[in-house]
Amino acid sequence: MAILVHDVRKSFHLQKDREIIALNDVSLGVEDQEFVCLLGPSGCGKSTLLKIIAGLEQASSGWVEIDGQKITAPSSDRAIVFQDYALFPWRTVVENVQFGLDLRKVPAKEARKKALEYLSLVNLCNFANVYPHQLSGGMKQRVAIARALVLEPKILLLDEPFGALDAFTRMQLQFELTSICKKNSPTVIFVTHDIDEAIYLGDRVVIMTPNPGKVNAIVNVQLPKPRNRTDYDFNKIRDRVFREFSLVTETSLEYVI
Ligand SMILES: Nc1ncnc2c1ncn2[C@@H]1O[C@H](COP(=O)(O)OP(=O)(O)OP(=O)(O)O)[C@@H](O)[C@H]1O
Repeated sequence: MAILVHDVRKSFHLQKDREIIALNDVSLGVEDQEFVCLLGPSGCGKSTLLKIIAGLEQASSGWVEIDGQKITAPSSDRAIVFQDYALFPWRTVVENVQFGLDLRKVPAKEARKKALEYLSLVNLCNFANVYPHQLSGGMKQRVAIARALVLEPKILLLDEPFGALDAFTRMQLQFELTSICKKNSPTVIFVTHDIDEAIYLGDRVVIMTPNPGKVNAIVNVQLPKPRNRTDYDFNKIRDRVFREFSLVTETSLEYVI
């Protein structure tokens, strides 16, 4: 599904006279089945933009449309995954994944079968009957992703889903997400403040800057997936992104001993 963000502005009133402009006239087009990363430092409005696309927040002005329809509320076409997993502790892993299907009144046997199918996609079928507290952070995030994917959403919205994980688990899940998206082909918007993660995952990286939150640049990443972080071309794109943030890369530092 194609997404169009049209001149979206979002302000929050903090106190009587204090207003924060979280997003200032943001426009963005996302193609059907495209994987777009929103990259930027804390406070540049990434989560706010994602919530507006999800229909969880309303823009102060401007609008978002999906396949030509303006968004006014959440929909099961759009699944969202947050950093904190938000699993139900009293439900087993498979019951967590099944949750949205239960709400849709899918017959229990069919819902369980489908939930197990998606658990196997995230390599967790051996943990179907345990409870979330018995899982590691990476495993919990896999459950959260399976719970979103089982609904077969056309659009997958991810808000720093790997932010709380260690570097190794994070890289493993980035690899798994790439292969899942290859199979299921949803349109994905992925929020991160990790430059490598954005370049590894995204077809395009949307660079946002704060005060007020806006789109500063868009970088195309036309490298085959799964990507190799040590590739020359990967590093060239990393350099480009670093420059967009006015950061100095390690290769351009000079050392004097
Ligand atoms: N509900 C709210 N009420 C008031 N201000 C808010 C609210 N939500 C967001 N903001 C403000 O809007 C700005 C953008 O916040 P947002 O969470 O979208 O940024 P972000 O880029 O996702 O940051 P982070 O990477 O830290 O999550 C911030 O200044 C934040 O304080």
